[in-house]
Amino acid sequence: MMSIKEIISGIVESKAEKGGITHVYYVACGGSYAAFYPAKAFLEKEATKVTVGLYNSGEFINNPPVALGDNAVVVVASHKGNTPETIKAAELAQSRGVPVIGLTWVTDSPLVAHCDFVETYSFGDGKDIAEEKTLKGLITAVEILNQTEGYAHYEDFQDGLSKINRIVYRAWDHLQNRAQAFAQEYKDDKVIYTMASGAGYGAAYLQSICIFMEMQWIHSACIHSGEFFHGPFEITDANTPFFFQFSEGSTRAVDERALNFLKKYGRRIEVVDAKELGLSTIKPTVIDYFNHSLFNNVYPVYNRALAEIRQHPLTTRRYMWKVEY
Ligand SMILES: N[C@@H]1[C@@H](O)[C@H](O)[C@@H](COP(=O)(O)O)O[C@@H]1O
Repeated sequence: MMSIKEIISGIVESKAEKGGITHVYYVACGGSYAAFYPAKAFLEKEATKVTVGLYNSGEFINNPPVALGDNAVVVVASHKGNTPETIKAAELAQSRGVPVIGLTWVTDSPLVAHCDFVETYSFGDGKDIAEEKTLKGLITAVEILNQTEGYAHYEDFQDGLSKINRIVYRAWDHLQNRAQAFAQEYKDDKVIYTMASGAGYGAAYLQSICIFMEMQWIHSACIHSGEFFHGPFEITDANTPFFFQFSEGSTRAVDERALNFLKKYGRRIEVVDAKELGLSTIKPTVIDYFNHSLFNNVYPVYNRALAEIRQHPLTTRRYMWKVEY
């Protein structure tokens, strides 16, 4: 199988006479959409010429960008490869001659028929964090930047990749007792908000929509820590629970301001802190982009404990995959 580096160099070469790659679109739904958040954040911050878009697949097919053409690349993700709107998004991109890279776990899925390149990833218990969907998505962004404009921190990024697996599994052990206490404390709550900022925001978004809402039927919304002061903070009181993602890197100060307020006027706050969990061994130049992988992979410690104590298995659904939608 071709590496992502090779896939990107093939695409770069094929577009050399048409002006190269200038637009990258990440397109997916739900957890797969959230997994692309670091890639979007990376190109937004680090690129001077290449532009990036992150789209829900349904929005992409109904309102595709005008620049979806000669200088574009589309990266789609679907775990099972059968989400209809994501399949249609890949089909639309191909119909405009845009190369499509598909990240999926099921390699003979309907999505694969509409991808020029297919990339699988590590998944499930014992997975290699550096090889999973989020980081494979991020690697497409890093390779595109490095092979077009150049990326000064490419080696720092590779160093981060070599460290993230160990950091996650150590954090996993570290959080076991705290997750049990969390489950005990919040098992009867009807609402739990999540909060986050920066390149790892997608992990808190995923926790809100895919775990609390989808898998536990607990009301939730993901509040950006910076936006908190522009509306949401009015609901702060001693009873309302917040699941707080305290990032490490550029936007830690944004989180800290919100957390200080919550500590003063709220009471029920579960803080998951990337600094405490050892993310800082990754270089400051690239640390922002590893927050998602850390948080998203330690939240299952909490989620399993919560599902167990509530006797609501994470696989329970009312509508998903059961009715027409
Ligand atoms: N929690 C996610 C959902 O949000 C998503 O709708 C579904 C399909 O996603 P995919 O297209 O990645 O298979 O998978 C998971 O259950």
